[in-house]
Amino acid sequence: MSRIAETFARLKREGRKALIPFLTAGDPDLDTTERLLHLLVEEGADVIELGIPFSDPMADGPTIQEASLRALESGTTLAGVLQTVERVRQHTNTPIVLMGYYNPVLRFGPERFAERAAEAGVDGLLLVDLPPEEAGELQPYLQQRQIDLVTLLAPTTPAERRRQLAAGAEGYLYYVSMTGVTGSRQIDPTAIAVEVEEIRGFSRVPVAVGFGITSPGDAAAVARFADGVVVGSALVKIIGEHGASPDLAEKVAAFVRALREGIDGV
Ligand SMILES: O=P(O)(O)OC[C@@H](O)[C@@H](O)c1c[nH]c2ccccc12
Repeated sequence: MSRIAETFARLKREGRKALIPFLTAGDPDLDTTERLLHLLVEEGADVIELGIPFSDPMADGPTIQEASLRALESGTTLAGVLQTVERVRQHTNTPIVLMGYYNPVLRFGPERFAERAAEAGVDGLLLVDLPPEEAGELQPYLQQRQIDLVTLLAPTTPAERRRQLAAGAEGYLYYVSMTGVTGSRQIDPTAIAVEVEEIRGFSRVPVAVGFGITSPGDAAAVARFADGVVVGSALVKIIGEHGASPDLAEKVAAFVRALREGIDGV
């Protein structure tokens, strides 16, 4: 069983939901990311989504765009991100899903990427701009190495297509709570619940929800019906505000702990 499947299976036995924080690798630099990854694990992250910085992150709002910029400015490369994962993997079994856009992976070389990602201990990959139909030059290499390719479903994804995507899903399905970019408007948990319950009805894999979840209260509301809760921009914002300051770790820890308590209180 993969680390992702194992994690969700354990949570299910415990009657708990997954906390899935997102942060951009290299924001503000990779040493900080390495420290923060350890911190996320200590504070109870179940899966970590780690963003590969990219110059044209079209699905991202200003908060994550700026994080990407900071990371690129500090010289972050995909090779460097993989090295960071490899180091963190010496100390933890928490699944790490790399998240980003296809271009950096394509430039790295799909086969070489899959090889290095597996060596480093990457568990999953989520590429925003790579529809499953176009994943043919990458997916076989990932499958050989048991790296899950996570699929996104959006409110605008037609019913038929949702079933089709769910049938081929690996790791978990990521339901995008709203159209638009990351870090946007307030979520409407009641509306999202209807969609997620339907998807869970036909999905072979757990369903996580992300986009617009910014507080422990939001996280708790979503944890009532989803298998996992993704929080990105709200965390990245804290890193943006305190990135260079000595209280960064404390601020991040307090926020993640509050999310954990929110989710576990459900
Ligand atoms: O930032 P938000 O609104 O909390 O949403 C999660 C999100 O950041 C993370 O999963 C993510 C970052 N970049 C993305 C691009 C597409 C889909 C998802 C993402």
